[in-house]
Amino acid sequence: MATVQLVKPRRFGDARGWFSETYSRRAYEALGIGPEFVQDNHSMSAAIGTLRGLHFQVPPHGQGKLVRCTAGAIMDYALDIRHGSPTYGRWLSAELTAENGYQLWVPVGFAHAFVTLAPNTEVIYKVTDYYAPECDSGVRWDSVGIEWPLPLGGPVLSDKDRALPTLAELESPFPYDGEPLPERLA
Ligand SMILES: Cc1cn([C@H]2C[C@H](O)[C@@H](COP(=O)(O)OP(=O)(O)O[C@H]3O[C@H](C)C(=O)[C@H](O)[C@H]3O)O2)c(=O)[nH]c1=O
Repeated sequence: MATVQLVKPRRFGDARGWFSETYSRRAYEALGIGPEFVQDNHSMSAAIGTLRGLHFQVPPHGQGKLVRCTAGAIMDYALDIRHGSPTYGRWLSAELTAENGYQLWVPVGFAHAFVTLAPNTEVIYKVTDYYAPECDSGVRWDSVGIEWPLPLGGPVLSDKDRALPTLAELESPFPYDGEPLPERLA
């Protein structure tokens, strides 16, 4: 069973600053997150309004993603694309910032995207399968009804993302696992 989760790791502050465990297999496995992560990713986006996504890898290399922001801030999104899901096409979002240290768990069966809310924003995320370019896929950012927090000039997009198919054109390869998307993140 997979569902989108917001994790708020504890920070232990003292006069020097703070310490936080940003991942622990036993703690996260108990939450149903992972359990097996095989690759860490790190991206930097210079401009506010950089929008990366909505991406996913199709089977057999679907990826669960544990996402956090280590510099700047993002609005992070998980879109339900499991065919037969009663919440198909619905999404949940969370503001992940270097300041709050929050993490979003995006299971297989969900498309992932973020838009940056600050310059020079860095995002680090663990994934449960390796990069498989032949399985790289996605849906276009403006085809899902998300009201993105964008600057007046609109998003900064890659050519690849600009050319993604719409959600309506997607024939989802992901089966529904019986767990609808919650109304909101806990
Ligand atoms: C994802 C990935 C990319 N690359 C190479 C391929 C390209 O030469 C370059 C940039 O790739 P891309 O434009 O796909 O990067 P993003 O637009 O940041 O895509 C990612 O951002 C969204 C938010 C996601 O959820 C995915 O993890 C991922 O699709 O890195 C790799 O070598 N390994 C990888 O795992």
